[in-house]
Amino acid sequence: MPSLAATTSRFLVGDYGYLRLFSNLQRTVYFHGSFQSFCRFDFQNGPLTLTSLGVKCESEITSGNNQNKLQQGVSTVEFPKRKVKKVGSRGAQLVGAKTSLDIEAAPFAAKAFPELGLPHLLVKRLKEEGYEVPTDVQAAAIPTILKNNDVLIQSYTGSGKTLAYLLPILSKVGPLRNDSSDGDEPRGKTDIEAVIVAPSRELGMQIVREVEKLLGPADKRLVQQLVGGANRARQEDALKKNKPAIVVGTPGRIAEISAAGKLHTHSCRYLVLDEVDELLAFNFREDIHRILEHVGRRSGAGSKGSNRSPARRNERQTIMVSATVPFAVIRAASSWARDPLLVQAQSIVPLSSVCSTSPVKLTGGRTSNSTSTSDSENLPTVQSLPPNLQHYYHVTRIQHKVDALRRCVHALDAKSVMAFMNHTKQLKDAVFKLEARGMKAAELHGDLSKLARSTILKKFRKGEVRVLVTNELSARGLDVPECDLVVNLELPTDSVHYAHRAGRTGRLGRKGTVITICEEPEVFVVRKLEKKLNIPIQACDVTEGKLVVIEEEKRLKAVSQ
Ligand SMILES: Nc1ncnc2c1ncn2[C@@H]1O[C@H](COP(=O)(O)OP(=O)(O)OP(=O)(O)O)[C@@H](O)[C@H]1O
Repeated sequence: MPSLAATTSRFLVGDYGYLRLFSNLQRTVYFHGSFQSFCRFDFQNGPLTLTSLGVKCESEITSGNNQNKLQQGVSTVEFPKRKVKKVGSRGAQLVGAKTSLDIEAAPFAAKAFPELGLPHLLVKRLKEEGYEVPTDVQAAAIPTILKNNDVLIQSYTGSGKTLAYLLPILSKVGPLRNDSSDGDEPRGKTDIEAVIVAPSRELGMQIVREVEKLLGPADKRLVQQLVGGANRARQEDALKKNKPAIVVGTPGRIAEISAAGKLHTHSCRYLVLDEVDELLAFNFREDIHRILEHVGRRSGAGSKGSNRSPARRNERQTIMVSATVPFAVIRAASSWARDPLLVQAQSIVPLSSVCSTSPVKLTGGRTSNSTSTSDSENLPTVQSLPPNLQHYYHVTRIQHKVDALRRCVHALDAKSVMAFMNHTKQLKDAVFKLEARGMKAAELHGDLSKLARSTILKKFRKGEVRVLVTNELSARGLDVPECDLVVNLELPTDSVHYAHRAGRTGRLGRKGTVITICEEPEVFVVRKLEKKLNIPIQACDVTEGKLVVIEEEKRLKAVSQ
């Protein structure tokens, strides 16, 4: 357990500002210059989704003389009946009662997939796989990417960002593409057409599975995983034999195979940086630099002495994605991509219009109606967390934390739990204690082999493991829709880490609960998280097997006695 001082300073250092993109209640937002968008939102009644708002929304991008219209028209949105799904009794119930849950806050857009310009075959495949309606962010991102724009996609965790970039790529690459895209420039047989980079093996493999699912068994060799920890020679052989059009991998392995001359990406059309803010981390810097320099950079493109950076003198389309967008990302994205657009569920603006020097804020599900900071007038607030999460904290002594976790799991009747810790040793101890008390638990962290990691994750997905005790490795991008409870057994280092951890539950409109189990001296950190994320985090206790909310005053009184 780190000292409180250490925890606090990391919290303060790590917690730089975040982009403020939505703020006031009932505000009409106008953007001028080369871009114009106007949407009217009533934020009072819940999440920022067209469906939940039932509002009329118009949005268009104009370039100079009103050409290049991206989206246009007025649609009155109603929540379609078929989108209200039962997800069983897995959600958090404060009273511990088992009732089925509706996906009542599902962020589904007004448009249907065929309206977004996707090819017929791809729409058919989507339907076969059960994807009927695009989510809000998909409805915004797909046409924008299809128009060849470089983009930075920001939308809260579990809102469907993966398909938001995969679908436009599959519209142009592989057997489901538009016939018209055959007219594009011919590419070499061994050329890769899309490179997708993810910060972890698990996320890389998850993306591969998503692509394989859409391509179908006959064509799944068109996507190749290049993740670290797996046999590199085998990956290189597969590249040679299968000639995939899409590769998905971790930065180190992609850069390594590229440096060895076994990955031909010079005429690649798409470069996707998933969890882009994580990819900015120091340990990825060299590999990401190499990838940016090589992917989509045709030999001969960009003359010597050109004042454009290497990453910008190519023809590739750069797509960057994350739920959290610190200004470091805005600055990086502006230099890596060509005139990138910031795409969110209800707005598309040039990234250059976002001021990168103002302090920025990050929020959770509830939209603030405060305009107290000076920058909030111009920059609305980013929503990084799904609106349908309940956040609690529970105070206990360090030696009772695991027991508190077990009691919370029982009180909520949670079926699929991710418990986050920061240190491997403590993590192993926690698993040992849980197992000793008869709760099916497993550990997942970077010290395990790739095989062990994927086996454990598979078991967790199948429901064979009830509590997965893990660290930041699992905080990014992992999609286990059944996960109904996230527990912070140790505090996250800052609000960004809290957001990604918490985002493992409440996926795509499902309900979810997040409980931070902490010691009394750590409560002030919880208060800071609450403020930074603009979410209520209520104190709770487990009484007679039920989770009950306790008033702060009563809690403090009990502590002082
Ligand atoms: N249009 C859709 N209809 C139904 N389900 C969808 C749709 N789009 C995505 N999903 C499902 O929603 C879940 C969440 O999607 P995804 O993992 O892409 O979210 P995300 O926004 O990338 O989350 P994170 O920020 O945590 O990475 C997945 O299970 C995915 O299959």
